[in-house]
Amino acid sequence: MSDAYIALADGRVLEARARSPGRTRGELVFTTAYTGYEESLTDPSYAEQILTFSYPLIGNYGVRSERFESDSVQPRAAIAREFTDDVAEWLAGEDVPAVDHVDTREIVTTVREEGAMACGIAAGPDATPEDAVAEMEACKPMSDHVDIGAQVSVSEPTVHEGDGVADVALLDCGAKGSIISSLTERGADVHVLPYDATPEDVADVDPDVLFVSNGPGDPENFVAAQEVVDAFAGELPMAGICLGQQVITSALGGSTEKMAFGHRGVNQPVRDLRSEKVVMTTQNHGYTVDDTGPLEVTQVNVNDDTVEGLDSQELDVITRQYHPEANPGPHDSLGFFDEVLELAEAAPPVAAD
Ligand SMILES: NC(=O)CC[C@H](N)C(=O)O
Repeated sequence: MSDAYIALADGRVLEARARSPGRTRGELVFTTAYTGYEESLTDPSYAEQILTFSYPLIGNYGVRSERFESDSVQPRAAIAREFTDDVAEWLAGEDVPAVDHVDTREIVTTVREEGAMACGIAAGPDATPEDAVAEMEACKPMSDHVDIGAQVSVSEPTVHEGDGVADVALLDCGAKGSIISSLTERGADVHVLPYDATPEDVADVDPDVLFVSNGPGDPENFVAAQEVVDAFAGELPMAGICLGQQVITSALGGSTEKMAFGHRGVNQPVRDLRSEKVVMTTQNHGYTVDDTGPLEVTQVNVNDDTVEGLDSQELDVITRQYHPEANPGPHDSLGFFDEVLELAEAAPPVAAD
């Protein structure tokens, strides 16, 4: 007998097995990553989403907090063909519903055909299909989560010290821990600022470079971060990853759009237009840049030609749509962080307006 139900926006209700009880709702997405479940489940970019793993066995090398990207589980719920007890217990301890023993191939093909969609989950001894449907019906579109940054950002500025090589002001829109450590390992002092920091807050740090992090939801909702970018455009070198690329582009006059089902996985091929080299990348995004404004496209996705890298020599901007810090995934693109610090070094000192 089933003790868990997954309700999809297209009217289907799938039966499953409860591994961590609860009722919840979120945007249904999938990742094709075959390792890195601890990193994915703690990536703040997954806030307000229900994460389906297309790889059938999740948890076969345990759960270790050293691999976490933040201090809590971030998706609203997780779905797999089979979770190990380690993962199920971890998610139950965090009060995040998890279900398995479901045909995840059906979920993935549905999302590929119909797009990321509202989903409701009811799991546990008293769960009913009606509970799951009620959750799904109460699920808001991602763009309606207007203050999603507040769920994932630091509330007070914090400093992560490197070796004083450069001062990076990092707008924390839901930053993965390994973005910060990739900068400190290269000697940068990272001043982490809340997602709604003002241009004055950034000026107080007197940074060599402004860095906009990854984060969940619709980039157009990160209005304060866009205002900071606008205030320092052309005055301070800037870099961004994923949501950071989207926020910087929008602030400079470009725009973003929602993709049908996005890119989530660890083997997305990206071609660098200048070197013609292809690298394998980690990705987790549902929006993409559709108008690059004043920025030049430097890298594209080999599968669908979407924008993966942008720069502007005039404005000292460099951005990536994918995750150069990996975790999970290949380390092919870690050199991005060296480029960011070179940008900081080369820039003349400037004061804010
Ligand atoms: N990883 C991210 O920063 C994701 C950015 C944005 N929330 C998107 O889905 O496109």
